[in-house]
Amino acid sequence: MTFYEAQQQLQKALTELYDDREAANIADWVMEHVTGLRKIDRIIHKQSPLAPEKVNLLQEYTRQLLTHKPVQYVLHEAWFCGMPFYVDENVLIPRPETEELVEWVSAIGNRHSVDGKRQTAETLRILDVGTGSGCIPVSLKKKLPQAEVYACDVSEGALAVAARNAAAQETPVNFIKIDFLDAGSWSLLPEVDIIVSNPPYIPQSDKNTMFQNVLAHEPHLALFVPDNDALVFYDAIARFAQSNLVSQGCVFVEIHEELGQKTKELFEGKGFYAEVKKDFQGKDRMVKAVLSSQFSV
Ligand SMILES: C[S@@+](CC[C@H](N)C(=O)[O-])C[C@H]1O[C@@H](n2cnc3c(N)ncnc32)[C@H](O)[C@@H]1O
Repeated sequence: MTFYEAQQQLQKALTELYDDREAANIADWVMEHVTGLRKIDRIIHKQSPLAPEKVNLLQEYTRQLLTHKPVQYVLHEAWFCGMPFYVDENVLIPRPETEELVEWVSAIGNRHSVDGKRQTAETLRILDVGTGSGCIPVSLKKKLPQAEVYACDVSEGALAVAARNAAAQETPVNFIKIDFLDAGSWSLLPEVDIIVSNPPYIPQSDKNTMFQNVLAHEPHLALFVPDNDALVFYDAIARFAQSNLVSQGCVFVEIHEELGQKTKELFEGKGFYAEVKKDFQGKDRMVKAVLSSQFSV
């Protein structure tokens, strides 16, 4: 079988589940993974035969993809902020919206490091709550190399993946295993300048409106809030921030698109000035909060 035939066969099989464009994108990604060649090189070598072991690998990937398993879990690869991250079913697949959260944090982090108003980059401390694959702390450490970065999660499996990604990118991150909803465990966390989080925010009641492949493969611990309380993590983060955020520190959180106003009000009710930011699709997606008494950021 030639490269060209292999790609055509895979793409055709994928149209059972995906529209033509998505099938073509996934087939390209898988073929690049299997052959190690970029699209342009595969086009040049399109009549080259695919080695038998690669044909077998491709068949195995196709079998998994046709169960509706996300391609990122099949290839154990997701791209975030221009870097490849190892992913498996212990962690949420990083989303493009979260890249925007990282951009927002790093813009503030950079400003603080240059304007000398308060913390310098040497001492900037950042904590990521619910780190999953580690995509947020690893990307922030790349963008703000002088920062000290901490990340926590309740899942052993997620922390193992995050540590693997931090090692692969050579970005030292301090990982801490805690249940963040248990205030008694906050003593394990440092005082920080920036708290960032993309916590679980989907109520169980949203289950029937979600894509089946998300429900079947992504960890429910990462998606759903306990007791149907969509704001439970923001409430905990706000309380933690009241005691563990340095003067003029900032909180940045990703939110459910329908809960921008409610999340803002939650922070305001706890003495913060809060602002909602939209994502690239124009949906409410992030909130920044600063203790009102210290508002100058
Ligand atoms: C929505 S995922 C976000 C993962 C990653 N930060 C990202 O943006 O791709 C939420 C993460 O919170 C973790 N988590 C869930 N409950 C938690 C808890 N009680 N304490 C700490 N982490 C928790 C999950 O294991 C999961 O990794």
